[in-house]
Amino acid sequence: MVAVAPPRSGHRPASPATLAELERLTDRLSRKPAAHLQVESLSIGYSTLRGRFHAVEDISFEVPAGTNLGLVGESGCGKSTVVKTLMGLQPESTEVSGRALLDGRNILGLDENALRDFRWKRISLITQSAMNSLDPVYCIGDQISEAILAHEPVSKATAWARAEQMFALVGLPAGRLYEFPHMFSGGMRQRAVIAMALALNAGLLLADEPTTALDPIMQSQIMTRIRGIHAHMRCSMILVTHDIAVVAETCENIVVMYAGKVAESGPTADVLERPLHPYTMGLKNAFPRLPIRGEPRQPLISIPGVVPNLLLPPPGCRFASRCPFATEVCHSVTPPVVQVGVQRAACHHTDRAAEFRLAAARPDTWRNMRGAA
Ligand SMILES: Nc1ncnc2c1ncn2[C@@H]1O[C@H](COP(=O)(O)OP(=O)(O)OP(=O)(O)O)[C@@H](O)[C@H]1O
Repeated sequence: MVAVAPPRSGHRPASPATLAELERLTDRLSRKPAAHLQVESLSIGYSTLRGRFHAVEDISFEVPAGTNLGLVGESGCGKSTVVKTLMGLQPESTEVSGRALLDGRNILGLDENALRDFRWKRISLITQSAMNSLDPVYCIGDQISEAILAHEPVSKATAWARAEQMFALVGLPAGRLYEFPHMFSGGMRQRAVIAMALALNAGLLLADEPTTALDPIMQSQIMTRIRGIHAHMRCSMILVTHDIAVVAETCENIVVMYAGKVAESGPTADVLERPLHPYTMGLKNAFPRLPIRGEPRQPLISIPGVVPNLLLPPPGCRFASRCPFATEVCHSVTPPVVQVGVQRAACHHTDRAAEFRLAAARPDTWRNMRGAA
């Protein structure tokens, strides 16, 4: 890393030349268009000592330019695997097939040089743990400035001034750019990582559980800030989360993943209002809703069982062993992806979704399953 060597104490006001260059940089970056992503038949396998681990299999989805997509599902369903693959951060032994077209260019399988060219500039990442994205031995201002200098022909002073601008956007005082990651609280570190991810106004922001490590108040503050910034910068975003309530507030479209496959996808409002896949129905039940005055409190219903071992994925529908509505065909035949209106679901029984939705809202439906499991 090239240290920018800022003054180590106090905050030095930028010179008129720096301010003029900053204005040109800001203008250039703000004219960058949002990115359009098309993921087609993406499969990702990890080679392990016990064989190929089928972490993601044949998934397709699209993020139209300027929209947000929520990627949800239980732990281990492959959400982070998708994000890391899009960012080119997988170990070399990872087997990847399919295409991910970023503005029409396939970004899978690019070499390090090509990756360096578009990472941070066209696609950037906010990870679950801010500590993993920050280098402990450089001050935060150096790290943000260096990312800017790697892609934009500006002076170090201007890169630093842009970092200050980003800090202001995420609600951090400019003076703290001189500090090291360990001097920040968890919430502040997460804001710093968001500032870094936004510094080059990348067309596509990948936010992988950006608030998981934080307390509920900080989670809500950071999500509000991400939403505000997103509206301001008009980029596209993939938001990975367990929390479908956050997706409902933030994302136009949703992809529900289960055991490495897409169970259901479509506009968030439609999918959450009228889910077609029993897994989406189960996920909805497992999330708390604030009680509405005069209405009985909704019980939380968990889905019995666990995600299957993807070293040897089961035949048929991967959710069948946990699905209260599964029939024989579900255990033996891979379900086709069925389009119903604006939604798509991989289920043999989408024609019975209305009946399933009523049954899925009753705790007994899942409790009886637990007995059977
Ligand atoms: N490098 C690796 N080698 C082998 N298996 C891996 C590797 N990385 C991830 N996995 C496995 O792939 C599966 C999917 O993991 P992934 O982190 O993508 O899931 P996730 O849905 O993002 O879960 P979480 O919400 O807990 O982050 C998991 O079972 C995980 O153990």
